[in-house]
Amino acid sequence: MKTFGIIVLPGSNCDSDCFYAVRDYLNQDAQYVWHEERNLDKYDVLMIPGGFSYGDYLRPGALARFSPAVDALVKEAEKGKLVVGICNGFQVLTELGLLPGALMRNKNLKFICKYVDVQVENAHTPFTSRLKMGQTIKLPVAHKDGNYYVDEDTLQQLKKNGQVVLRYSEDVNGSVDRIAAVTNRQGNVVGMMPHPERACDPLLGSSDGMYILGSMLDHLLKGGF
Ligand SMILES: NC(=O)CC[C@H](N)C(=O)O
Repeated sequence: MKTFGIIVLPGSNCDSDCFYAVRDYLNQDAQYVWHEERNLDKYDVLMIPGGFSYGDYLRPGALARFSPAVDALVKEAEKGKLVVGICNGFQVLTELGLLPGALMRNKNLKFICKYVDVQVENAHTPFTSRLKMGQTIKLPVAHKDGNYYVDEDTLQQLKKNGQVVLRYSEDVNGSVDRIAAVTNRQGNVVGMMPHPERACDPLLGSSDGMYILGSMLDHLLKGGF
């Protein structure tokens, strides 16, 4: 049994989705981690869920860095622990500098909430090992600031290092190179705008999110990298 710590920031709203996906569909131990928590040692994986942490004030994700739990998460990430940031979690990870780039306002300046097709650009990561290169999966998005930006040099580095994990099949929000998910250079931290935790049951329109959660579990069960 692996323990997934789900960071609850003021304004998180996908923490319960993560909790139920991990507990009821992945059959693992899911635990909420209050944002004042300072020791995250006991968790095998840390998740930063979607939402509007700190009201999206300043910039989405920007204020989360002042929370003790996020501070502790950075230390765990640096030790090589798996960290996944979904939507607002992705925004937090870029604001922290754990992931390159930034998430800007969607190209159409609107909140976008729909299912999208994404293609697997790297199947050799702890988050995508149950998928095949080039495979298309269906996941929901729900954001107003999902327009991923990196400069040209960084984009070339990301591609060369296999850090681009998922790409939208069609342009959704204006993201550079249609990027939907990236990892850090070490490969233990991922940020993604689509929500795998909201796609764990065919009744909800897709269960493709289980590929992502299941890949993480496989990685933990085989003992890491
Ligand atoms: N679902 C979410 O996490 C929303 C993310 C973010 N606050 C946005 O609207 O861009």
